[in-house]
Amino acid sequence: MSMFSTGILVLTSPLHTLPFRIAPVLSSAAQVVERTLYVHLHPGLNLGAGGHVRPVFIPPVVDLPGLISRLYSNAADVCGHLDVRVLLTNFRAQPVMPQAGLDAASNPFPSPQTLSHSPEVVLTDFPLQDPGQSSVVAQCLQRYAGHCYVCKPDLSSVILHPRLEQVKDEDQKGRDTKPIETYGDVVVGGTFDRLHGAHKTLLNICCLLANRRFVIGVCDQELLKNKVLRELIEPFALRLEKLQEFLNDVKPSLQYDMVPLSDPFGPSVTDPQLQCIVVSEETRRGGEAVNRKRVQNGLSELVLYSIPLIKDAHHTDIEEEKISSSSLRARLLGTLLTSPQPRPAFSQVPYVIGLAGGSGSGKSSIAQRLEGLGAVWINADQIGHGTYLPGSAAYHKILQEFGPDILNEDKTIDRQALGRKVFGNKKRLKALTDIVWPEIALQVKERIHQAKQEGARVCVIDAAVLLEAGWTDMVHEVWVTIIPEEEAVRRIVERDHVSKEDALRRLQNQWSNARLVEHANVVLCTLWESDVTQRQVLKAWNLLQERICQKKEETGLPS
Ligand SMILES: CC(=O)SCCNC(=O)CCNC(=O)[C@H](O)C(C)(C)COP(=O)(O)OP(=O)(O)OC[C@H]1O[C@@H](n2cnc3c(N)ncnc32)[C@H](O)[C@@H]1OP(=O)(O)O
Repeated sequence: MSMFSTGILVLTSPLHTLPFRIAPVLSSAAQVVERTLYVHLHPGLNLGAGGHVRPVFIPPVVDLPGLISRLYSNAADVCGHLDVRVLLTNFRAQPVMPQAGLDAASNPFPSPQTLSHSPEVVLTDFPLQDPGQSSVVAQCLQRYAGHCYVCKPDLSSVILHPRLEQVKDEDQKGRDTKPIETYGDVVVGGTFDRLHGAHKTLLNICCLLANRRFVIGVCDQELLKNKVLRELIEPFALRLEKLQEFLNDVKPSLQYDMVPLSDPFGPSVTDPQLQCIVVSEETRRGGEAVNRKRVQNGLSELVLYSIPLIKDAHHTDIEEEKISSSSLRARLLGTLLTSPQPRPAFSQVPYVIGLAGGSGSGKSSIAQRLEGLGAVWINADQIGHGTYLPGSAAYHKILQEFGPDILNEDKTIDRQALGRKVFGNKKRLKALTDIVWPEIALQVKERIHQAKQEGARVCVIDAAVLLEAGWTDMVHEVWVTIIPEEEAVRRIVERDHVSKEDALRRLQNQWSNARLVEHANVVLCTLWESDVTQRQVLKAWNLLQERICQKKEETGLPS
């Protein structure tokens, strides 16, 4: 079957049956669509009668948020690679004002809505009565989709035949078909990093509850400080752009106000027009705190609308049970975040990884594990130490530059004493690295050459300040290890028996984690148990082997 990048799934099953059917329907849709799957709900739509079928407004009922949540959680389970978006333009709670005009009163799509990705295929769960009906249904479906949304010319149609369970009467018990209470202005807050099913559920429900305006507080700066792997959080502008795109698709009629949040409250405690705040089970107490502040500020309390957390069926032992952005960030570790610069003039064998990372970030433990998997480990720190041996060229230059008080009694250089002179003093550190870096670089290149002679396929240059030294032209890819500063300080103090202040001074001479990540092709983190690090390294190594093989196929080199 052909694959399409973007599709729109028109669900015609009655709403109460969907929770039991949505998983097989989504997994059949995922056989046809590979990137974005829009979901349009029109329960009871009869596509088998021929002629024109029109969209109508559907009143949102109390059951609907649960259904939306189920839909996104099933999507995460059965088609996690798809960007699923539930569209709500045809849901409306309030009666329409007579002055809005007859068409607007009864037709949710007076003109077709433009989506951020135009559908190339329309799919449906409509049950065919007999196979002969399929061309009538397909035509009707295409016309219906084209009436509602701007689709690609030559829109294809697919009638899905998932294996569906029969819905028994007792499955319908507890259904709540009362209309949902809606509000003029609704507010929500969050980081919204790498929009996932739980974010989308929250945003969809807010869109359902809001009639006029939806205020979204987006965490920035201070509020991100304590987040796990915060260096991998998408930039603020990108998070905003993705939110805007999603919301414009879901319900373009709403006014969206996106506000950077630098404290946990933002406009929720000052905006008099707000009526409702949407929270999760986890953030309910935050919602209650908002209301206390509003009362102090002389404002009315907000209705707290709480949604359940969505479970992540694929969570690992170090991840949270709920779908969370931190788990998604953890899954990025070891993967290729940005493609390396092509280096056509640079020999492909051995493939050279530059492994950089702040002091105490576990770089050497990663390099050692890579060595265990078959890489040649080139330890630049160790090579650097070798350049200090009495009689070497660097030894004399260092003595001239720093004077005899950095010598031990046996005339060898006391590296700790030298370290005290240079860490914390940028000028002095530069004087040292101007002497030793060219010497270390030369020896690293010799080791790579030697590894090549010995038939090595991968070399890892373990060099703390590889990026600061501008050694990227010596490597095919840059991998970096990151660790929160507090943990780095703790490790340095314990390992090198230096004071906390000295450890901090050392770190201040190095690039921040965020800056390292900006220049990294692959990021690794040794914050957790040793087997977690090993799994990360294995993942990075296996993906690297795939890239190397792919490059060989492209260039026609023997593997
Ligand atoms: C481009 C490269 O990365 S080459 C490898 C790094 N070496 C250099 O840059 C040479 C200059 N540095 C040195 O010669 C030594 O670090 C000295 C003499 C200053 C101190 O020596 P020692 O006390 O034995 O410490 P050691 O060499 O183990 O370095 C301690 C930490 O300082 C950090 N460090 C080393 N050099 C630098 C530097 N130029 N700038 C900032 N931090 C540095 C390292 O991250 C290392 O921590 P890590 O092992 O957890 O990564």
